[in-house]
Amino acid sequence: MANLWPDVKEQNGDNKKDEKSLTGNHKRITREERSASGIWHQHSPTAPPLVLRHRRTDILAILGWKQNSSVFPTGSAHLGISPGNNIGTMAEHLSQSELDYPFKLLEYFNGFRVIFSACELGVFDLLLRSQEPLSAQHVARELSTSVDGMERLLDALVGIEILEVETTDGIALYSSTDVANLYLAKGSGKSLHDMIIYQSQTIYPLWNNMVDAVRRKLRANISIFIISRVQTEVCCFPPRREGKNQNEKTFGLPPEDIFQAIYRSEEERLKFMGLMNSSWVLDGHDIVTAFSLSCFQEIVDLGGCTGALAREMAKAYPSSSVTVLDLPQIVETAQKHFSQEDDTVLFQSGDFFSGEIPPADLYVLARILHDWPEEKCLTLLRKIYDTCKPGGGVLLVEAMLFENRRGPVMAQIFSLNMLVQTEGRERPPSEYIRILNQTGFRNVQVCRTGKSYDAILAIR
Ligand SMILES: C[S@@+](CC[C@H](N)C(=O)[O-])C[C@H]1O[C@@H](n2cnc3c(N)ncnc32)[C@H](O)[C@@H]1O
Repeated sequence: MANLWPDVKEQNGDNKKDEKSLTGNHKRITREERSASGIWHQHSPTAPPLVLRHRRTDILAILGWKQNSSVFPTGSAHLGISPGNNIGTMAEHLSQSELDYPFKLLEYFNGFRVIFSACELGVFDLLLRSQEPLSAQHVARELSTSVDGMERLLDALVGIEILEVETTDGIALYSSTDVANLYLAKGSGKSLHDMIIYQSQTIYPLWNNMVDAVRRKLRANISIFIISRVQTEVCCFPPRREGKNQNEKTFGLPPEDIFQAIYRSEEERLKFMGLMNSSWVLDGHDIVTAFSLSCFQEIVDLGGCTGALAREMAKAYPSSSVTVLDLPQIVETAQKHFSQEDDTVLFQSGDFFSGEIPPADLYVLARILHDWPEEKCLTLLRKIYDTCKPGGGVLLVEAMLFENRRGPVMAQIFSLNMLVQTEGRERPPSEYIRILNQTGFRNVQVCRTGKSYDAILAIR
């Protein structure tokens, strides 16, 4: 149990997860080993300037790809190159697997899209329903696709080890792996299907404009008007914020109202809510049990969306009352499409910025602060502090970055999602602790769950 930040109790230890993410297949190299072997970190003041760093297992981790040690053997992850080296000398330092790296990258470039396309077409659902392996022709007929296209897609899925194939009498018959049945088919309790659809249809179009989101919009700030041959006027506008969401360029929607863009149609609203709902299938129990919350009688999940996390909360703490507060159209859709028979969770419509928030012992903010810039986070936390009963608290649930900036890669990628879609960002625990302290909360405790999302509990 490592102390991550002064005056913070860390339950699971940041270092443990950091170590796991850092090392992957690689051996972790100590500072002493590094200096003895001439291998250096990029930010070391005495390091040679050019450093090659490989984080291959992280790419695989995003995809949930099987790690294949013959393709990614253990070995040196950091290679120090002296300033005078040219590319030829650099290559001499590389192992065969490192020289093969570009070819592996070429596979990853489109590997995700292979899975996304198969999900969208319903390939995994069909193979799960079918009791026997199917030919490409059969799959194409059932899913109304071309045989040739389907055959190529199925073969690529075999290549990335998501499907299996057997050839009998010259006919290739395809079947699902357990991984595909569990995580990629729609019906499974652990299905990532809704996440994949959202990723494919909404996040990827936004990511197409990632370069613009990252780029500083300098060109837009300066306009030159040629008034006459002798007179040219240069107008400078105030510099625009560096990087911004891409809702306008991608969907033609104003960047200021992020949820108007996210909920731009009934179909999009349902897709987003499906995405939110499915995350807690994987992480929900770990989050609600990260701290013992049984002392909090009235729990309000602000921006609780479909109520998926609130339901986990109600299951873990049956003597507490759990209420979800969200925007009116979301509450309506949640009750229509996501309610469950034995639901004990209550729903309340409201706006946590412009309206009142109900009194409670514990407020949950799950994936809320990452949508907003710091000023808005402070506004919301101050409002919660003022309404919260003394001894009550706030539970933040976010994908938290490591303080040393080296991961987790999932949180780093989520932060880019926030860049293209929202006004917010992912943050390390120290930033959440600072804003919690700034708004008056004390006894801040951080729990790294080791899953996608982590928790911070703070008491008023
Ligand atoms: C990123 S989602 C997180 C949903 C949920 N907490 C979870 O983790 O699954 C943000 C949620 O905040 C809600 N929201 C956004 N602005 C809001 C506002 N002003 N008042 C209430 N809810 C709001 C959205 O409708 C959405 O459900």
